[in-house]
Amino acid sequence: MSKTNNPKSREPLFEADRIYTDTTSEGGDFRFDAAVARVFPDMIRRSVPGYTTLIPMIGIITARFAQDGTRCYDLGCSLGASTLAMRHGVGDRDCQVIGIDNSPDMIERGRHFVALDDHPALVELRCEDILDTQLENASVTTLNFTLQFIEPGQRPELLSRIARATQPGGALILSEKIRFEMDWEQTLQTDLHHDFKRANGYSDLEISRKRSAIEQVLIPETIGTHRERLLDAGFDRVTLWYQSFNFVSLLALKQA
Ligand SMILES: C[S@@+](CC[C@H](N)C(=O)[O-])C[C@H]1O[C@@H](n2cnc3c(N)ncnc32)[C@H](O)[C@@H]1O
Ligand SMILES: O=C(O)C(=O)C[C@]1(C(=O)O)C=C[C@@H](O)C=C1
Repeated sequence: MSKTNNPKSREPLFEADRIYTDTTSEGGDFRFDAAVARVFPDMIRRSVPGYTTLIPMIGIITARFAQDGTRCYDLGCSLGASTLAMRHGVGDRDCQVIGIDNSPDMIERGRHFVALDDHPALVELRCEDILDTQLENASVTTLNFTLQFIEPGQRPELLSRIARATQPGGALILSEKIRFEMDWEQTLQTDLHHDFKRANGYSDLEISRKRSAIEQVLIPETIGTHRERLLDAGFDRVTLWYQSFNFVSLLALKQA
C-alpha cells in the first residue's frame, strides 16, 4: 500500500491498516482514536464492500436534493470523505456543508483533507457529539456508517431530530452494516463479507480480532427495523438504493 503525501506537512495523509496484525497488543473495544484515524481511508476501503462506489453516489444524491439557503449535514464524518462528496454535489448552490464527528483525531486529520480539496462551497468540520448537536434547516443529511455506532436506544430520537430538521423535499442518506433475520442468510452474508476482507489482504487473524473489537460497539439491525424507524421518525418514504453483502444504503425522503 503506497502512502499518500500531505504536501503541507510532509507527513503521509494516511497509512496502511495494520492495527489488528499486532498480536501483542491488548484487545479492547474498537475506538475512533489517533491510530484508527491515521489508517482510516485504507481501513474503510478494505472493510466496507462498495465504499469507493458509495462515496461519489452520495454526491449524486446530494446534487438532486440540496436546496438553496439550507444546510447539508454529514453526521459522523470521520475524515470528511462523505462531506467532500456532498460539497461537490452541492455545486454552486447556496448551501452550508457541515461535517460533525466527536473524535478529535478524525476532525483534526479531516481538516487537512478539506484544505486539499479545491472547491468554492464552504465546508465546516465540527468536533461535537451528534446526539447533542443542534440540527436545523437541512435539505440533505448523511449518516454514512455512523448510526450503527450509536446505542440502539438513542437511535429513534436522533432520527426524529433529523426528520424535524429536514425541509420538505429533503433527504437523509443512511448507510449501515445490517443483520439478517434468517440464520442461513446472516451466515452467508457474513462469510461473503469476510471473503471480501480476505481478498483485500486482511488475514483470518486480523478479521477475527477486528470482529471481537467491534462486537460491542457496532450494533447492526435489519433493513426492516431501519425502514420502520425512519417512517416513525417522520420521513414519508424510504427506498433501498445500495446493497453489497451486509452493507446497505437507504434514502429517506420528506414530501415536498
Ligand atoms: C464508520 S465512521 C464514518 C465514516 C464516514 N462517514 C465516511 O463516509 O468516511 C463512523 C464515525 O462516526 C463517529 N461517531 C460515532 N459516534 C458519534 C457521535 N455520538 N457523535 C459524533 N460522531 C460519532 C466516529 O467517531 C467515526 O468517525
Ligand atoms: O464490519 C466490519 O468488519 C468493519 O470493519 C466495518 C467498519 C464499518 O462498517 O464502519 C467498522 C469499523 C471501521 O469504521 C470500518 C469499517
